[in-house]
Amino acid sequence: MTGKVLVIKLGSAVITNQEGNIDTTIVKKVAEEVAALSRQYNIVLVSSGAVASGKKFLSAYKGTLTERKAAAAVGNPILIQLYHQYLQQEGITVAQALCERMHFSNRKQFLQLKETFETFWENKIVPVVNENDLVSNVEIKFSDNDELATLIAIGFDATSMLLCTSAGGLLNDNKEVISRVDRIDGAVLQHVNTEKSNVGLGGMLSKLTFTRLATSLGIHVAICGLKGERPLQDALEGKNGTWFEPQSSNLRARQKWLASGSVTLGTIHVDKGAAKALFARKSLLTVGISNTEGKFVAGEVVQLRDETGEIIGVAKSKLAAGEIGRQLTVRNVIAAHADDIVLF
Ligand SMILES: N[C@@H](CCC(=O)OP(=O)(O)O)C(=O)O
Repeated sequence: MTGKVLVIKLGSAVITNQEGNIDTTIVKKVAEEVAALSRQYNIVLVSSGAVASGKKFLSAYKGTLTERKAAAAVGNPILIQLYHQYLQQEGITVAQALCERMHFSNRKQFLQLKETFETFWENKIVPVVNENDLVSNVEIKFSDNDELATLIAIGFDATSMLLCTSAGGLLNDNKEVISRVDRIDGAVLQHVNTEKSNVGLGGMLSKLTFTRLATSLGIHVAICGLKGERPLQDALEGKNGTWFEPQSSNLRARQKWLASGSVTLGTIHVDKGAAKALFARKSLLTVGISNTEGKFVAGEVVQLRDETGEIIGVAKSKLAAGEIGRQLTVRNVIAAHADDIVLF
């Protein structure tokens, strides 16, 4: 085992059939490929499909937030039971990991998650991850499982991330899969179909947003379908879906974890002088902060935006949002230490 990490994310639409039930032929195929790939990689399977699996148990389901939570709570055990059944046939045990945002934004909790996953891999156990939909509310939830998969890929320093979707890849205007993208820029974003499947949360825009973040941190990403004999292995070889070239990145693991904060909810806006100082590797002082957005606590990772609103980096804030507000009018203190800042 090389210790290389592979994150495979399965969207709701790609693993459900027309009736909205989990398609067991897909689960079986994924199980066979995961077994083959686990000889080369430490695998994390991020699977949506809990809401799709559970909603038929709620009478008059309309998809309200609370109904989705209830459906997810019913659906998650159904989903994990299927993964258990089909992966066990391949000699692989599964573990369920229901995650929340704080497991990533809090360094201590994240390191515990990492250690537990390492224990799984040492024991040939594949973690099947989903959001803990039951308790996550609007403020603390992941935007979707594309985000959750990306946070795992960045935090675990994955080599590759496969985002499996019913669209089969990024499509051009003729609805053909674009086979390779070297860099996600405005021209690429033009191809984005903003429609979402009626069972999932994410969509192509979300996939591209998180793909851009992952590739900028050196992770290879493929957006792919699950058609053919060995779709996951083909995607890893650039023969299925859209291959997104990783950019070169020399950030260390901790800095990558910090960088994953660019998808957190809190933001600090800095003025021109502070932006200049940050690029000269200086700490962020409260005097250089124009304002903050969102609630964040001391020790949480936040986005840094310049005067034009562009994200220039991320930082682990030494102060809570409210404290920064108070300090702005009182005295000049360090809001984030230079070692806790990653600039893009
Ligand atoms: N946690 C939800 C999935 C939400 C989600 O991100 O769905 P999708 O866009 O299909 O990956 C569930 O299991 O149904």
